[in-house]
Amino acid sequence: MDKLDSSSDEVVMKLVEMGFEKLVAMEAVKAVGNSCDDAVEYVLKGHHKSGTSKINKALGRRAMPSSFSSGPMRQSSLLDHFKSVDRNSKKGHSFDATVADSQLETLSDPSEELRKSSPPVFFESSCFPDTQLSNGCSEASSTWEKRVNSILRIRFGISSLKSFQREALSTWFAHKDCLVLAATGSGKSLCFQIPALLTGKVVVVISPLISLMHDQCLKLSMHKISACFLGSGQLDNRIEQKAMQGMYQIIYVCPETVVRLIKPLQRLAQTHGIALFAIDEAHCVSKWGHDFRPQYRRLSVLRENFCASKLEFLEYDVPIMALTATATSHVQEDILESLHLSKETKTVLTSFFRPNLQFSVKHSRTKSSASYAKDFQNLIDFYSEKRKATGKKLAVISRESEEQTDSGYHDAENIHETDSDDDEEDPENSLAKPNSSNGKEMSEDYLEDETNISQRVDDWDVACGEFCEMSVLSGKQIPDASGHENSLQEKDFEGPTIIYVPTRKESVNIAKYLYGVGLKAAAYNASLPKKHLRQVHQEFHENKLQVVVATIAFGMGIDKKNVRKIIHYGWPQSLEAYYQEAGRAGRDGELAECVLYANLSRVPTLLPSHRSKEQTEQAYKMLSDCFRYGMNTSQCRAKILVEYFGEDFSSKKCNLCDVCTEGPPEQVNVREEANLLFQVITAFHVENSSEHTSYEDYGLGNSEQKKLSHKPNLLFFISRIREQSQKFMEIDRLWWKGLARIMEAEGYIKEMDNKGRRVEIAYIEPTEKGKKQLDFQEDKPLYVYPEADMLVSLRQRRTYSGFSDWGKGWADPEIRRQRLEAMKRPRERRPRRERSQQRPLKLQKKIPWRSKE
Ligand SMILES: Nc1ncnc2c1ncn2[C@@H]1O[C@H](COP(=O)(O)OP(=O)(O)OP(=O)(O)O)[C@@H](O)[C@H]1O
Ligand SMILES: [Mg+2]
Repeated sequence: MDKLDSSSDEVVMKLVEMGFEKLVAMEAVKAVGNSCDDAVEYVLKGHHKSGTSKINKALGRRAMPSSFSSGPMRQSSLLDHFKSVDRNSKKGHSFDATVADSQLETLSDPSEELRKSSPPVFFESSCFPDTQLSNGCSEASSTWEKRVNSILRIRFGISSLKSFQREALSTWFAHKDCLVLAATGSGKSLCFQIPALLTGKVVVVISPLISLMHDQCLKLSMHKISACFLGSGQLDNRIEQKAMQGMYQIIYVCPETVVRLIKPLQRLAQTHGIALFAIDEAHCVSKWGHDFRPQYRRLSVLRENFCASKLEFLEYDVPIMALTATATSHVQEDILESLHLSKETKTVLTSFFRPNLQFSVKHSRTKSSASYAKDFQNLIDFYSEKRKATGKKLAVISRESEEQTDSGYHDAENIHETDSDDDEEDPENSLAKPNSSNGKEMSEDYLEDETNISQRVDDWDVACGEFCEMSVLSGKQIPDASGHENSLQEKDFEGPTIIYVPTRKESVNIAKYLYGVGLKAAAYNASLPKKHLRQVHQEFHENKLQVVVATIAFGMGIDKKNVRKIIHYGWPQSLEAYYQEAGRAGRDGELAECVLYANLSRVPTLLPSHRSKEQTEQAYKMLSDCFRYGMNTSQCRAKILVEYFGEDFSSKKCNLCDVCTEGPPEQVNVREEANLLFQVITAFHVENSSEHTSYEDYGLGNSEQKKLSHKPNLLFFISRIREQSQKFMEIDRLWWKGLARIMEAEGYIKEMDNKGRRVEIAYIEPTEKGKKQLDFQEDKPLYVYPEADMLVSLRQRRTYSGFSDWGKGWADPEIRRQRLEAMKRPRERRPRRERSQQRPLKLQKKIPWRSKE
């Protein structure tokens, strides 16, 4: 590529700062000169205003007639354009040519051109009665399908519509609102892109991420479709003006901006027509979803302001199409209600099932390089083999991220210090603890911003930029950082892996680890420099990276076909988020793996965020469902996932996941243990039904302590069982926890008001069902599949003399005094030691009043 002069360099840099890929920016500057605005327009529209003919010629495009009308115009039926199209085709013009040409129109001066331009071909009366199309069985519908298919072939290189796309489009044709629920990677975007191409009217797409809009615009421009994005991420004010004059076929806009633009959009509907409002990632509307954005709730203004009863020039309401891949039934209802969609809204539901995704769950402490070495060995071996064939590694971690990495490593060692399983046996923890946790014990600095639900949408600017797949570059030799040619071709490179981690710190730690062992790995989280993030995106798409270690910032909108493996390293916060991120894999339809590594012996914790009480309860429920997915050992994982979204998978299974392929574990009879646990719980509740019973009766507290804790939790019951029966001394608490969960799922016990950050069953009460079935000495076997934590406990069998002694120790007045003293003291964070002073891990496990296990 020719070298650009210094002012050109500045423009290129500015474009790169705005998020454009450097090669594209350089090409634009070369084509249009040093005007930043022109360059942006060149990239987004695919051509430049002053040099249209030259550029079009260079790009092999035709000169196009104007399709923009001047005066106000009645928005007629969405089908109206077909009449003219039909007429055109009878005259020998193909529909595609007519519409395609009109849509590639570029105007030098919008106002002038608007005055001059002739009426567009699509504002004529319909040749297809609506009823025919609504019925979806007419000759007309097959005609429009043929046209759509031809557009698909020419514009997108796709042979035909999928049935859900056809259904969504028929609903749009019938002027009805529509909720599209379809799996990740199924092709929802086409449902709202096609209406713009069919009618020539504008489609307005509401999207949560500026960078996602940006990416879709770039992709559309590659398909020669003009599009723009509006929002605070858009630095050029003129784009908004032009968009409101109908100069782009598709307008991507964030919810705040669309609310602000209601009036101009009404004018646009009058002058040019708006074919559709599409609300992408519509689960963001719902408080019950995993990614709630308050601004999305304000989108009900669309239905209110773009209906025929309000705007007299409209014959029909402008249809609204809401689309998502991750909405439970509850969320679906909330979307319909919150958006005030019409009563006749059609829900287009396809299976959420992704038959090529192979799900599995593995136990791992997911901390420290020892875990990394064990867990990533296969990955390292796999890519190392590939590397032998493909040459050098890249310097993919920028200087800035290196600096962060160093401190990250330092902190990683402190995780060891507190990351002992013994934490959960802490006596303070085994007694009921009020929901005192506000999350401050986790370093919020290292948490991804995206977990903060109160964040404004525009803060997401660089959080999830997805650059277009560089089709122009694929297959070319791409020089690496050292200037050598890097020859990672498709044949050598089966596809990259994305590792999702809960915190930024871990993204850097793991990336550095993998890079250190020779993989082409990079970290991606919102705090890293924009330049680094863009580089990661670009190299990921160019198949120059083997592994991206990312937070949720690299989730929504990543549409790269050959991602072969998604690893979640640590508990995700919900199954929605998990499925959304897993959905980045196998978008080419080929087999891809989705592995969740989680510490099955520790319950997951809600990451700190600003939540209302209601939201905390919801977040707790979602995390709890995720935990149960991980604990499951007997049901097909794909079935759990799709049924979570309300789909009936009945007797089906995926035959790919670890449960389907390895089979469930052997069932065990837990009758005796279940009876015993139930009886201990019931006994406590009966005794405690009197207001006067206090913890002191159990030797467990005084009035001070009662303030701290109101009721004993599961660990207390376990210690009671151990005290009472030698026989059960050997059983690990993990096993009991698993059993309690099974009993709760069966309805024998129920969880009380524990809505802390740990999603464990802590406070329990017996149920009527339990009383009927467990509260007596019943011999009938009670067979269950042991859950994952129960199996882990069997693998790491320990003796529990320690717990027993601890339980009994309460009888000794001196021991009791010391323990209560210790409990009264606020738990202070231990000052961080210098690395050199840190004690070996083993010693730190010791808890003063507990004998070493
Ligand atoms: N009818 C079709 N036939 C073949 N491929 C298609 C079809 N429709 C869309 N695709 C392709 O499917 C891929 C994924 O499309 P898209 O990004 O729209 O998915 P999505 O449903 O929006 O996924 P997500 O929920 O992850 O955002 C694209 O690369 C697109 O080209
Ligand atoms: Mg999408």
